Amino acid sequence: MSPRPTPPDVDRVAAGIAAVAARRARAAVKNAVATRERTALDVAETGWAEPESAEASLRVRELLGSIPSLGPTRTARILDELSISDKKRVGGLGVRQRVVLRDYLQARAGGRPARLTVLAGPTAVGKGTVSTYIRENYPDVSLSVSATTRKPRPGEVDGVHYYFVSDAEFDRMIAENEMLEWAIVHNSYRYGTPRGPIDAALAEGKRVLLEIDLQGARSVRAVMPEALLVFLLPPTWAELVRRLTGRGTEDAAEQQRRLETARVELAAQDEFDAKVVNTEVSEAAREVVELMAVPGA
Ligand SMILES: Nc1ncnc2c1ncn2[C@@H]1O[C@H](COP(=O)(O)OP(=O)(O)OP(=O)(O)O)[C@@H](O)[C@H]1O
Ligand SMILES: Nc1nc2c(ncn2[C@@H]2O[C@H](COP(=O)(O)O)[C@@H](O)[C@H]2O)c(=O)[nH]1
Repeated sequence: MSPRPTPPDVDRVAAGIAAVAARRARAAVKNAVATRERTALDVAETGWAEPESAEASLRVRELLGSIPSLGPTRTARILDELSISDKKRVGGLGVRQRVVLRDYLQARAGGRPARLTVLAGPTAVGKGTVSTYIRENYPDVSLSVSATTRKPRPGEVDGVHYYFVSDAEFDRMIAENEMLEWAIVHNSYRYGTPRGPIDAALAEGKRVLLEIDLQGARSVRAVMPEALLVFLLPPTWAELVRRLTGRGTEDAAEQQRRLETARVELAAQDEFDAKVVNTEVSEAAREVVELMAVPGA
């Protein structure tokens, strides 16, 4: 049996494994160039420059067991909470397991866990539908309510689906630094994420979900690199078109514009940490919430 690392080593190993886990969760969905950039970024962020191979062969049980104050019983309970098998090696973790392990280790190390999750994806893939399902069925997840300059659709409620604001009010929110991010979406209206409610929810330890477009996701990554970026995919392109036309909320010209944007957005899916296919709403929602989970933190 290998000797237990001394406490300073444990911190380093934990930080390193967190970095490796985060990097692998992202690397699983990245192209080669982006992976190299992200890897370099992780090394820069954490100071961890060792190759992954040594840690990859470590059992997760051994990693957790090497942390002072985590005896075998607590280690077993944590593995159970994280839904990671007793025999699992770090290198054999799935995407969701890597994310929850990263969050757990970051939380223990006193870092900020990835409580902020961005859900993005092409028009009509079902982001709003999945987010609504999460709001109604997972009350412990806080949904950010965006501000927009577009007019409400039938059934949309101010303060629930969006804050419907004038151009002047949107200008004011930008000028007073009230937006975490904002963008002109589909070349038409402005949409933005009010910063205050998110800061408040995160300060209370809540998990926060942002349903925003690709530009917004990139902006959030720039200012909050610890955020988890999830890309929602349609089962097929034909189904995406069917959902957009079936929703019937845009005229033919606007549908065409949105489908052009959708092709660009789909091409960017590999920038995201995880992908979820929205075939069935409840299942897609469950997958998103599982990716957000921060057990024990
Ligand atoms: N899993 C699903 N199966 C079948 N239909 C779905 C599914 N998810 C969403 N839809 C339908 O697809 C349409 C588009 O969904 P929704 O408005 O939630 O998309 P969106 O991604 O928020 O779009 P946008 O970005 O344009 O606002 C709606 O009519 C919705 O009922
Ligand atoms: N960058 C941001 N994009 C946002 C935000 N809120 C919503 N959105 C995106 O806008 C489009 C269009 O939405 P719709 O309700 O008019 O169909 C969609 O892709 C949303 O994800 C935001 O705060 N920032």
